[in-house]
Amino acid sequence: MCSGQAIPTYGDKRRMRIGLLGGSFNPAHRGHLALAHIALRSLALDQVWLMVSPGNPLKAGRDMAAFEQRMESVRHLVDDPRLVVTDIEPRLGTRYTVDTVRKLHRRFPLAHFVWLTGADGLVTLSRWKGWHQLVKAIPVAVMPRPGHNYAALHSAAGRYMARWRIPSRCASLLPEQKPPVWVFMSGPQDEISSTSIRQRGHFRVAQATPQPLGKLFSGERS
Ligand SMILES: Nc1ncnc2c1ncn2[C@@H]1O[C@H](COP(=O)(O)OP(=O)(O)OP(=O)(O)O)[C@@H](O)[C@H]1O
Ligand SMILES: O=C(O)c1ccc[n+]([C@@H]2O[C@H](COP(=O)([O-])O)[C@@H](O)[C@H]2O)c1
Repeated sequence: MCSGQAIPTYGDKRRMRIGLLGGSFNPAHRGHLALAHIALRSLALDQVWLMVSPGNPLKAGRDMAAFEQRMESVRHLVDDPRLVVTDIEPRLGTRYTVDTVRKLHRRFPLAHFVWLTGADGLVTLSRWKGWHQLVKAIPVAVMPRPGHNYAALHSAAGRYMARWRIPSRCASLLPEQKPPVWVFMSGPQDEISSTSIRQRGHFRVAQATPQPLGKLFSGERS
């Protein structure tokens, strides 16, 4: 049972529960869709925002498609009105997740946000800007991914966060938990990756012109 656990909560269960699935989506694929649907169900979310990154700070731009092409590939993928494709990072003028989450909390103070990632995200997390602050700012849900699960649990971030892990049977409580808190979700695993799709030549990367963040989106910025 989850009820026996002394997990602090914010106490307001009526606020929107939103999963943030940040990604390069170069291109989007069924693994992203499965992650989003499993998160909707197991975390009892109202929405998942598929947040297309203007450029992962850890990935070189060489075979990275233009932002609009990646947005389009996500739009083609989604099959449910609860999955929201968004260019909010360029809108906010952010690239690093810790900055994005800080601004989203400020802009949407009534939302319960959860950071969604595949297990490979946990492996690299200790190289992200301000990752200690990030895991203290937002609950995290990790989706198992073939070849990455052992490494995730034994990574620097996995070991650091071990004390705040809740069992997967308690996943539906995660969005209301006060971070740091995280869950390793359970669900079917899929080998698919954007890399394998590009390698098979199933996604032609249109030449991306390097753009300053503000140029990606001409609307309001905070
Ligand atoms: N097959 C999958 N299973 C679980 N999580 C996945 C899967 N594919 C992608 N994800 C997760 O979705 C998010 C966005 O992933 P991303 O757009 O980088 O796709 P990718 O397939 O990992 O790309 P690439 O192969 O180019 O590195 C990340 O958190 C990643 O861990
Ligand atoms: O903030 C960082 O330092 C950071 C470093 C690497 C990746 N991220 C984020 O992790 C998400 C997944 O990235 P990717 O390229 O693996 O799909 C995406 O939202 C990136 O912006 C963030």
